[in-house]
Amino acid sequence: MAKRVEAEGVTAYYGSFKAIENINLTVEPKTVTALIGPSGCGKSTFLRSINRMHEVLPGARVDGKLTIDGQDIYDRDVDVTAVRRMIGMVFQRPNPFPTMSIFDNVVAGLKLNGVRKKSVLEDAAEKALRSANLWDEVKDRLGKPGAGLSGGQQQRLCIARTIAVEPQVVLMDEPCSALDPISTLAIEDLMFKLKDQYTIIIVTHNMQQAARVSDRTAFFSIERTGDPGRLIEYDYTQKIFSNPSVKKTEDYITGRFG
Ligand SMILES: Nc1ncnc2c1ncn2[C@@H]1O[C@H](COP(=O)(O)OP(=O)(O)OP(=O)(O)O)[C@@H](O)[C@H]1O
Repeated sequence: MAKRVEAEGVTAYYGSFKAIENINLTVEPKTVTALIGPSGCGKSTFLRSINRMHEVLPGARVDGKLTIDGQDIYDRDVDVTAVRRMIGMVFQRPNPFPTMSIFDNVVAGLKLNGVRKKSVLEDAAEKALRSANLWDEVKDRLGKPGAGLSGGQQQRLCIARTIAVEPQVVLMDEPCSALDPISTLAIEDLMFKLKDQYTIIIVTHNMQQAARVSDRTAFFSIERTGDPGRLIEYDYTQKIFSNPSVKKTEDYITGRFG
């Protein structure tokens, strides 16, 4: 199910403002890739380019090529909804549908895709909740509102909702930034488990987290305010954190700037 993501010369704009320029990077299937870098260097913009969420904003556009297992997702004939189904996204703040039960949150995407059969939905919900390491905590209260869970549980619920539709790539934009350390560790454990099946790309401000969870790390930066973000270095996480090739990467990970 996991797929390779390849960016070739990806440049993204907000109106006339160029937010990222000429990003080239290949993300291997069944790996976790961390995007790190100072605020405003375009990590989220790049992430949102991968599932065509960037272009939702008026005036926003993407140039260059983005392929998923060789399929150009910006091709004219591509169905954008299908792209977003294939590439799931988890956001910074847990955002369960507030009026829906835990069960309905998990199966919301499946229902949108036309799945109606109760037994299919029940099986899918259990599978997704187990994968998200949440089943044991919620199995006796599936009919209760998703909004009644703790922040960490809500984020795992959102992850369950994302993987219930069996995407091939999972994008996570600072998924732990609103969580306490215990919930953060739970999500990190989960990423480790999920990479058996999915290609995961995560934006994080937390260096330790990038070092703990990712196989490869991409370091983005900007020269000065108003300049586009660029990919400075991309390598195995261990290499980036122990012996980066570029001085700027070293300065960032050792806390000298950013
Ligand atoms: N909706 C928007 N409209 C206009 N400019 C935007 C918009 N969103 C982001 N930008 C600009 O694009 C650039 C990249 O922003 P982006 O959020 O991708 O960076 P980031 O590295 O994810 O930052 P952070 O770590 O602070 O979340 C920044 O200069 C930002 O101000």
